[in-house]
Formats: sequence, structure tokens, C-alpha cells
Amino acid sequence: MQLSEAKILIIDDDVDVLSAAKLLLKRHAKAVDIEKNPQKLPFLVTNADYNLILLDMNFTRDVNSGREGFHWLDRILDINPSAKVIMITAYGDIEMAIRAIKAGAIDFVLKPWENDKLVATIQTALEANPAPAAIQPAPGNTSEKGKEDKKGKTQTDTIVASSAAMQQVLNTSERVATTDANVLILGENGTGKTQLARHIHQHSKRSDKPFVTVDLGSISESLFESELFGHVKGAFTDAKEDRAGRFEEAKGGTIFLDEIGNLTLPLQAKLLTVIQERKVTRVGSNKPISLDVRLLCATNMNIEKMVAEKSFRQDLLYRINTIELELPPLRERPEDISALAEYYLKLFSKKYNRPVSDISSALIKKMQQYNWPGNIRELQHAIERAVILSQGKTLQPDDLFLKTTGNQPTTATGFDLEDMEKTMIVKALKRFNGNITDTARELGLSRAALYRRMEKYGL
Ligand SMILES: Nc1ncnc2c1ncn2[C@@H]1O[C@H](COP(=O)(O)OP(=O)(O)OP(=O)(O)O)[C@@H](O)[C@H]1O
Repeated sequence: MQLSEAKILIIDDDVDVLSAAKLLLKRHAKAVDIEKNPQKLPFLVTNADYNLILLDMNFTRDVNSGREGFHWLDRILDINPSAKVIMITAYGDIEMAIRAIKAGAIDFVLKPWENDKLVATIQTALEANPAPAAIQPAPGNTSEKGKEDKKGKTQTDTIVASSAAMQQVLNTSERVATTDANVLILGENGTGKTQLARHIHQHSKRSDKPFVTVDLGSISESLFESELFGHVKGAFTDAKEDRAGRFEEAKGGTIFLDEIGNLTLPLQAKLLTVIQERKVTRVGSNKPISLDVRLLCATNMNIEKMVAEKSFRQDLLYRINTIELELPPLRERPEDISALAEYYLKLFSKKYNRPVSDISSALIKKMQQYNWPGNIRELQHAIERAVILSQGKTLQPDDLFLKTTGNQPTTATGFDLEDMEKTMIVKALKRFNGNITDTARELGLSRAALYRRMEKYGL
């Protein structure tokens, strides 16, 4: 839809912002309504057919948390799930803008805005299809679901594996998938252990039965038994009715015990008994129930070392590691980086309706030089942010924020370029009393590039 045919609503409690926006937009749009009081939003959204809503993140009642903006965004989307909402955010709120887009806003503009940029953002939003709430299946891949993992990030079923190391892990995992062997998956955080466990399940003869994941790191010692083995009514104060545990839920399928290295020794003993006997007894009962469950486990800890230090039982390790698969950290498989980056670029540009379609070779190089302490989860997160924030069609090195870590290559001169850059920005900001446009001009940066650097350095 063209802006000249669009009916736009602007909600902001700052009358100056409202008048400035109206003055600008009425020259381009068919109709522009303004409203100072967000309480009127439900009425307005229900009764008028707006093609686009510009919504402030922060109202005076709740100065900077943006919570009110999120609340009103939710209300609008409840009333009209396909509403197009552009959030108006103040400088320094990039994190919140990203959250708003994840929550369903179509885009955001930073205050004070550049007129041309605002008009262009609105036009792009009007032309876009409403953002799908969840990631849609990739064409030709019906098993692709796209959901949030336990750390709130996108989880997909596609395993990107270009490197020889990953190919080998995949081949072995597919071979062992068809057996009932217990598998222990080792690897740093975010290397894809959960994803590989699901892959093994999907390639096993149990694939049409449940795949049950248990994060042992997040279950308290007191709840361990009832959570895993179930309980009968009256077994303890809160046991209002009989409940099956996770092992029983996985009947006929696979149970994936993540973070197994976090189990205390007494709990290791309990788990060992269940695995040896292939039976569970619900808390408060004396009737053992036979299990038909395939066991997969994972840990990011050095389990051999734990055995040597006697903090992990050797007999339990022998039970769970019939096959051991090790996922290499991302920094040891740079060949996977560009394939992963391309994969997530496509996924997120589609999810957020962004026109970004390429990654520059300079950015790929930057990514290959980085050490990725958070592995694939970190890469996924970095690309997601870059896609949301990027202004162009091709992602450039500046579009990607990477944490600087001790393992990063440093400059041979002993000067830290990033420290120098930060100092220059601080000085320029001071000199121009925080004026972004003047500071950016002085430093030879675009305003967006300056904002990105300010965010990177926490300014
Ligand atoms: N080979 C891969 N290709 C594409 N995406 C991947 C791949 N491996 C992992 N991912 C994605 O990276 C994220 C982290 O993966 P996953 O949760 O499996 O890691 P993990 O090793 O289990 O992490 P943790 O140790 O924190 O439990 C997920 O969103 C997952 O979908």
C-alpha cells in the first residue's frame, strides 16, 4: 500500500512530537490522527481502520522502562493481530526496540528522527506483509518448526554443517540414531547439543513417540525425584493427585537429560538405579513401573575430569556414554560460520520482514576472526540483532555487535583500537553536548553507525 492512501495514528504523550509528526505526515498520507492519551488506544484501534500506528515506547507515568509501550503494543495486537505498529524510541533504547520487534512491532524509529527516514520507514512498513508471529517452515522442509529454546532463543530443526568436523558428528549421530544406544553429547554452551539430541531422536525408530527434555541444571534437589519419577497423591503436601514423571512421559520415546554434569552425587545415585533397573517408582508408591525409554544426555562440563575428582560417578558415566559425540566449539569450525550466518540471515529477514539479503565478505571475515564464546546461540543472536537494526540490503561489519573477549586478536602496537574509538566518541559527544547529528558528522559516521557504537560501548 502507498503512503498516500494510508490512514495513520500517532500516539505519544509529548504534544511537540505529535504536532511535528502530524505536520510532516499529513503531506504524505491520506489521513493522520494524533492522540496523547494511550488509554484511548483500544477504542481507536477497534473503531477506526488504521493502516499504521506510530506508538511511543515511554509515557510519562513510566519514564524509561518502555514497559508501557510494550503493554500498549500487546493491546493493539490483541485487538488486531495484523496491525502494523512502528515504535518510537528514544536514543539509547535500541535494546528495547529489538524487544519490541520481537514482540510484534513492524519497525522502530529513534527520536529525534530524520524526516526522510521516518517517511521511508513508514512506506516500507506499509508495503510489508504483517510479520509472522513465529518462524514459518522453510520451503520443502516440513519438519522445520522454529520455536524458542529454553534460553528464549529461536530453535530450528535444520542443522547447518559445512565443516568436516560437523559432517562427521552428523554421520555418526545418524548411524547411532537407529540403535538404542545411550549417547552422551559433549560441547560448550550453545554448540547445538539439544539440537543434536533432537536430531538423533528424529532419525530413530522412536521418532513418532515423545522426545522429552529435562534440564537437570534447573531442577532443585528437592523436586528432582517427583519431577523425574512422578508421585502419587498425598506423597507430600502439594501432591494433590497422581502425576507421571518425565521418564514415564517419554514412554516409547527418548528422554534427553541436559546438563547432567550438574547433578549432585546423591541424585546421581538415584538416576543410576533407574537406568540400571530400567524401572521407576513414583514418590510415595512402592510399585515400580517398567521403562521403555532411550536415554540421551549432554553436558558442557569436563566429565572425565569430574570423574577423576570424584564429583561424577564413574559407573554412571559408563552407563550413559555408550556412544560419545563431541560438538566442537564454533571457533574451531570457521567453515560453518558463513553457512550459519546465511541461514540465520534468511530466517530472520523473513521473520521480521526486513529487506536484508546479503552479508558482505568483510563481515564474514570479521565473524571468522571472532572467538564466539557463546557459540551458535551467540551467532544467531548477533545476526538477529543485525537484521533488525540494519539499514541496508547487505550486512556490513559495523552492523554486527560482538562482545570483545580476552581471546580476541589484539593489535601489535599495544594500542587498543576499540578503547581509542570509545574515547573519541565520548570526547565528541561532550563537545557537542550529546547532539547525535553533530557528533556523527564530526566523526564522519552516519547517525545509525554512531548509535551502534554508543550501544556497543555502553554510552
Ligand atoms: N548446526 C546448527 N545449525 C543451525 N542452528 C543451530 C545448530 N546448532 C545449534 N543451533 C541453534 O543454536 C541454538 C543453541 O543450540 P542448542 O540449544 O542445541 O545448544 P546447546 O549446546 O544445547 O546449549 P546449552 O549448552 O546452553 O544447553 C539453538 O537455537 C539451535 O537451534
